[in-house]
Amino acid sequence: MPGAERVLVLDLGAQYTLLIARRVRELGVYCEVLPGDAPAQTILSRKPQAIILSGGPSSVYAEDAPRPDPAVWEAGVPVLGICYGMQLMAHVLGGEVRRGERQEFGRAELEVLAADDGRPGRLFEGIGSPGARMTCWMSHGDLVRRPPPGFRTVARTPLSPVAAMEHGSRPWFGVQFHPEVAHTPFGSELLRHFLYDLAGLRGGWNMHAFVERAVDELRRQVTGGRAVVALSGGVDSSTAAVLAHRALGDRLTAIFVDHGLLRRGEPETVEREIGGRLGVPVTRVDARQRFLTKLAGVVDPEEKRRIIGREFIRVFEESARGVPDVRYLVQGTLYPDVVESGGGRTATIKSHHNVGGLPEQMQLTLVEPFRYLFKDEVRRVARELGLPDAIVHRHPFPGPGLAVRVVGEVTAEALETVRACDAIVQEEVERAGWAGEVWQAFAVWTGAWSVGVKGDARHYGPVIAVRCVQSDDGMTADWVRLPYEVLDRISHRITNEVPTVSRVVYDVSAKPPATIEWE
Ligand SMILES: Nc1ncnc2c1ncn2[C@@H]1O[C@H](COP(=O)(O)OP(=O)(O)OP(=O)(O)O)[C@@H](O)[C@H]1O
Ligand SMILES: O=c1[nH]c(=O)c2[nH+]cn([C@@H]3O[C@H](COP(=O)(O)O)[C@@H](O)[C@H]3O)c2[nH]1
Ligand SMILES: NC(=O)CC[C@H](N)C(=O)O
Ligand SMILES: [Mg+2]
Repeated sequence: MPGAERVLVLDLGAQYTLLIARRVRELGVYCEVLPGDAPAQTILSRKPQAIILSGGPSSVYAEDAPRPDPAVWEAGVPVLGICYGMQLMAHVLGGEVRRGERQEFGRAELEVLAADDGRPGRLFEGIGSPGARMTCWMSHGDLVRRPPPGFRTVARTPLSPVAAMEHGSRPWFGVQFHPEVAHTPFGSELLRHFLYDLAGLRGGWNMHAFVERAVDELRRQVTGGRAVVALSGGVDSSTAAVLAHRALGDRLTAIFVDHGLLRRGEPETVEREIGGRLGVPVTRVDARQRFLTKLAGVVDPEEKRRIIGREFIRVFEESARGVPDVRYLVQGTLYPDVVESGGGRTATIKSHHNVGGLPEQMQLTLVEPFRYLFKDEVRRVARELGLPDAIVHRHPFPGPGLAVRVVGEVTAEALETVRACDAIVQEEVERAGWAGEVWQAFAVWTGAWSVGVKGDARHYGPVIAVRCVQSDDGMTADWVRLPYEVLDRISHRITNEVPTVSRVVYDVSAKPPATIEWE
């Protein structure tokens, strides 16, 4: 099958892991990112044809430095270490890594070196002859002083005596610079050379190949019994539903949970417009009372997320009992949900309800076909599967819904208010023609109260924030410079149509340091 190959990127905490994965996929090879401390069994079960070790902030000689499972070396596949990845390769295979006298950031001139026999190293074959000088991009403070036994140095820069190294006979390569960034002009070429010439891959992967392979994997995973797909109407779960339907046919039922934390009109839209267009039977479960009771009195954001994650699963389990022999739960989980929930070594930013918020004991086996993808890639899968534009371009809406847009306790008053304000934000952003430019636009119950004057009387009421952000994958975001007239209309309508609100503010924070949602 074309594109049946798979490359793994082990994430050792780099800022650019995402970019490495993306470059590999752009080069026509399917690629998955795994946490740097993934156990041997996980690494080997993915059957990779090559492994890339990412960069990272640690120093290899530090006590808590991330160190991938030795399976990496024993898997018998080509390995490319980038920056920290190369330093790690040097360190664990018997070379020497030290703090450099000077750090090397940004542009550097790389000189390709001749090996003992005067020929260029395999890594630079076809890219640069010995003596060639090329621009590369660096970001490190440590350096490899001495490559491990059996390795030779194949490039250097003025500050890095070992800027690239390779084993004399085994397919192990390391580069101190970053081939994945656009500032290394020959970087893509080097990655192509690694994948195609050194690792012998054949490529041919694209979204079409992804779909074929995902359908195949779903059929293998869901062996006996039936599956339910958790459908929110968002692009991830709608796409997961169509994909799973293609794989499992009538062994699949979709469950849409109305937890009382949805936007105005959403239950109806999902059931009628989205459910109807996916070709999958949708069961709507009314769990409003249940979620709101469980959330009463809870103010801690992580506690709220855990309660929601647990209730979601319990509702799926209970609804599944109505369908004979359900054993699997398909979810539209993406890689960023996993990363932010503290997958691997990254810090827990927030526990996404579908990952970090899951209960420990679950009766259904999770199936997550997009666990290694980013949102823009899922949108391409959606297009490949022929989903309508209205779904492909839908703004993301978090599973915990308005609960994470109400700071503090989720009360009926706060929910009703934020829902009414949200509807105004949606309408005005849409009407002004900005919806297509925007990743998400919404209102937040800030929990702050302020004094106003309405109808000549003092008015003490809640402060509502409006947030509107642009992003490609939700990992970073910037606030949208909406025209003042649009902001003015939103503010005017909110303070007039939602009488309790005393004040409207616009959130001008980027991510990082803020996150998109307030909780
Ligand atoms: N109300 C809901 N009912 C059923 N499943 C849900 C609901 N909300 C979220 N989920 C499940 O949780 C997963 C993660 O939610 P998330 O919001 O990240 O994805 P999405 O809703 O499918 O897409 P989007 O990110 O565009 O909103 C969904 O893919 C879906 O499987
Ligand atoms: O399904 C979800 N379950 C969650 O628990 C969750 N938390 C945040 N989000 C969405 O993820 C993106 C990044 O959000 P943050 O910048 O707030 O972390 C944004 O698009 C958020 O809307 C969630 N989606
Ligand atoms: N970007 C990196 O991978 C840096 C590696 C290591 N932390 C150093 O400073 O050298
Ligand atoms: Mg959603």
